Parts: sequence; C-alpha cells; structure tokens
Amino acid sequence: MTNFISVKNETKTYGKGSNTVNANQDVNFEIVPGELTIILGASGAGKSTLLNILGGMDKATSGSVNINGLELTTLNVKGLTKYRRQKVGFVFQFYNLVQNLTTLENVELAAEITSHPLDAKKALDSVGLKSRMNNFPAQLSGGEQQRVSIARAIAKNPDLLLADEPTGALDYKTGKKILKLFQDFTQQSHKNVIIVTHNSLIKKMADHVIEITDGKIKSDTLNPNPTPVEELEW
Ligand SMILES: Nc1ncnc2c1ncn2[C@@H]1O[C@H](COP(=O)(O)OP(=O)(O)OP(=O)(O)O)[C@@H](O)[C@H]1O
Repeated sequence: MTNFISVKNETKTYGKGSNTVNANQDVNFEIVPGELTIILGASGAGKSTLLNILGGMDKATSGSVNINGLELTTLNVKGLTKYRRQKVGFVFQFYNLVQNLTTLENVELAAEITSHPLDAKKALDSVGLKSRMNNFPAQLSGGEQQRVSIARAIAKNPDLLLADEPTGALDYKTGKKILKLFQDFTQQSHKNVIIVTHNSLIKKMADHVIEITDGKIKSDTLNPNPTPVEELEW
C-alpha cells in the first residue's frame, strides 16, 4: 500500500550554540491510509514537536516530511497555511473553543475555511451534541467541550486529524467516550488520526504505535487487532 505519511531523517533543533535542544532527532516512520496511530512518550520526549511538524504548525530543521505526496519541508508560510486549512484538523488538550460563539458557530467557523466541509450540524450530531448547538462553551462540561472541538475538526473534513493529549483534561469515563469517537472516525471514514499521549495503557486501541524517547524513535509497532475502546481498561 502507498504510504500516507512518510517521515525521513526528520530533525528539529531549537535554540543556538550551547542552548541547543534536539526535540526530534533523526526520526523515521511511515503511516498507511486509514490508520489510527498513537505517538507515545514521556513528558519532553518530543511528541508535540512532531505533531506540530506533521500539522504544518512548525517546520523541521532537516529531513523530509511527506504527507500524501506533499513535501512539507519545501513549503513557505503561505503553503503551510493552505495545508493546515485544507488538510488538517486539530484537537487540543484544552479544547480551544471561541467562548463568545455558540457550539454550532464554533463548528461552522472551522468549516468555512475549507473547500469541502461537512455540514456543521451533522458533525455535531456525530459527536452526540446536536441538541446543544445553541449553547455557549461555558455552558458545557469539559467532555462536551472536547466533543465540540472534535466536531469542529471533523467538519473540516480533513485528511488528517491530529490530537494532542485529547483526554488530558477529562475524567476516565469521559476520556473513554472521546477516544471512541476517534476510533469510530478512522473506522468509518478510513482517514488518518494521530493521537499524542503519555498514557501507554491506551496504545492497544491503535493500529500503529510509535514510541519516542529523548526525541528519537524507540519502537514502531503495528497492531493487526486493535482493541475496541469499550474493552480498554486503564
Ligand atoms: N519553542 C521551543 N524552544 C525551545 N525548546 C523547545 C521548544 N519547544 C519544545 N522545546 C523542547 O523540546 C523538547 C521536546 O518538547 P515537546 O513539547 O515536543 O515534548 P512532549 O513530548 O510533547 O512533552 P509534553 O508531554 O510534556 O508536552 C523539550 O525538551 C522542550 O523543552
């Protein structure tokens, strides 16, 4: 199968001289279409750096980052903005919703900037929140706000959905519901989801687990039989 993502000798260095930090060092991996991938690592391992580079929010210092034929390392700021808008959906740990817009308006806002968006109400329906579309974020629970942020990412109809510790601010039960949405999304749409986490107990739900330590790949494992989130315990 043709790869959807191909990362070769990717290195990200912050700072200069004696203050240099190699956040990612000589990173290599490949991801096929339709995969749910988990990037696992301890705090400071370089996970967010890698996710930001895959999402076009930051640029690798050297190496190659190819997403579905697009070489991100050769794009300028404008090219990266276009890539982010058209191809990528982001889900952050702390939701990042616009507080003075309703749930529906938050989702519509994201959908408006892309060329093939999904219907905002349908996206809210898919995360079980259609009845809350006229509420403001502050009127929703943490788990509900995270579901809005997933609806917002899904409504962009992105090829790639990236999530940085998406359950970090949620309790166990709510976190499980959120992870199930990601698993359902890849299985139903055959699109790619990449979740960054430090929680190794959720790795069984993924088709592919990439572990990083000190900016380097420690292990790269395919899982032919991912566990349904409902059966996962952590
Ligand atoms: N803008 C920056 N300038 C300098 N150093 C940075 C910058 N961003 C990240 N780093 C450093 O790069 C390393 C990797 O950071 P990164 O945020 O990618 O780790 P992480 O695995 O996502 O950690 P966490 O789980 O705590 O968010 C860390 O040592 C961090 O201090």
